[in-house]
Amino acid sequence: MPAAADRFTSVVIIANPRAGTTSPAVVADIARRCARRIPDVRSFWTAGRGDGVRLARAVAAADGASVLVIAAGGDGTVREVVEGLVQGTPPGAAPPVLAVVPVGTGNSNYLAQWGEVPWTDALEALLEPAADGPVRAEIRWLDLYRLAETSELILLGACSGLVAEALGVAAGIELTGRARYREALTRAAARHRPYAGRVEVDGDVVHEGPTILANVGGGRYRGGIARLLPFSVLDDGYLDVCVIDATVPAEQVPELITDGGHIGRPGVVYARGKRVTISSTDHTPVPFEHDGELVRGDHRRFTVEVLAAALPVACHAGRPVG
Ligand SMILES: Nc1ncnc2c1ncn2[C@@H]1O[C@H](COP(=O)(O)OP(=O)(O)OP(=O)(O)O)[C@@H](O)[C@H]1O
Repeated sequence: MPAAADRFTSVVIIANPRAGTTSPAVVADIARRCARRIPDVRSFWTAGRGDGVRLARAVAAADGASVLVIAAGGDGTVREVVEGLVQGTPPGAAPPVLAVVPVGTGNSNYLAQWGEVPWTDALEALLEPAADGPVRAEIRWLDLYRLAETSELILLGACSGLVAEALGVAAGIELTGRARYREALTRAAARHRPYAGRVEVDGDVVHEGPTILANVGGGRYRGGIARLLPFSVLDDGYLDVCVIDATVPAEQVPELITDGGHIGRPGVVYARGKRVTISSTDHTPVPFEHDGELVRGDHRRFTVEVLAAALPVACHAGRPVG
């Protein structure tokens, strides 16, 4: 891969001051590392929810593919920046390259792109590739997904049932980070009632009956811990989907999905396709989230479509991105 200075004329850092583990010192460190190779570095702090979309849209529209955009935050920040980059890129033009610095809480996007590599090593590998460096970077065109009913962009994935219910429970839990997500899943599982559901992949019904959850995406990790889609690859042009039906005891699901033990069990379906529909069969609304945000409204049907190779993203070279 060429050095970043040969590819980019500027760097824009979009940082969320509320993300779980960020600080002004971290953002100054990112800017300093970039400025050694690319002198034109601009940093912006998001002022509130949605501001990442606005900032990224403006950068994509003004600078196009010549700018490296660094999202410094957690998965919420990354989702906003991605949305803005896609919105701001004119049809037919190449979007800016995205790099993620994981200073949020779950950081599932960064985990998918780089695994456990420290972000400082990842950034150095991107800025100044060295044949003998500890890691190598490459730009991969990652798939994105769209929720047809609302036109919203999906980045990491979406889930009906238990995972969506856990988001509602999480608001009342004092813990932080991954521990909070784990506790929320456990509490939601204890009170869970399966819904009457159907899942179709490219028009074929792969599941119908009492349903605990149907997760589609997307990233292998959700909330930094749950590995619902352990085989998912983010640049293969396909959606993976995993359905857990009500023959699996709900209270076992949090542990099963944390270590991947649900795969291959009776009552679990794993499939792959380009268009996945998750619906209820008794006309009751389905609880549903994507990227950790609950979808409001009484929806009975959700259709997720793949947008293949939609965004260039800096990733760890030589390993599947997922
Ligand atoms: N200035 C701000 N004040 C308050 N909230 C903000 C501000 N800027 C961004 N946000 C919001 O903060 C939310 C949380 O950010 P983010 O998801 O990046 O961090 P996190 O929750 O710590 O990490 P993760 O999602 O990886 O667990 C986002 O939904 C974003 O819209």
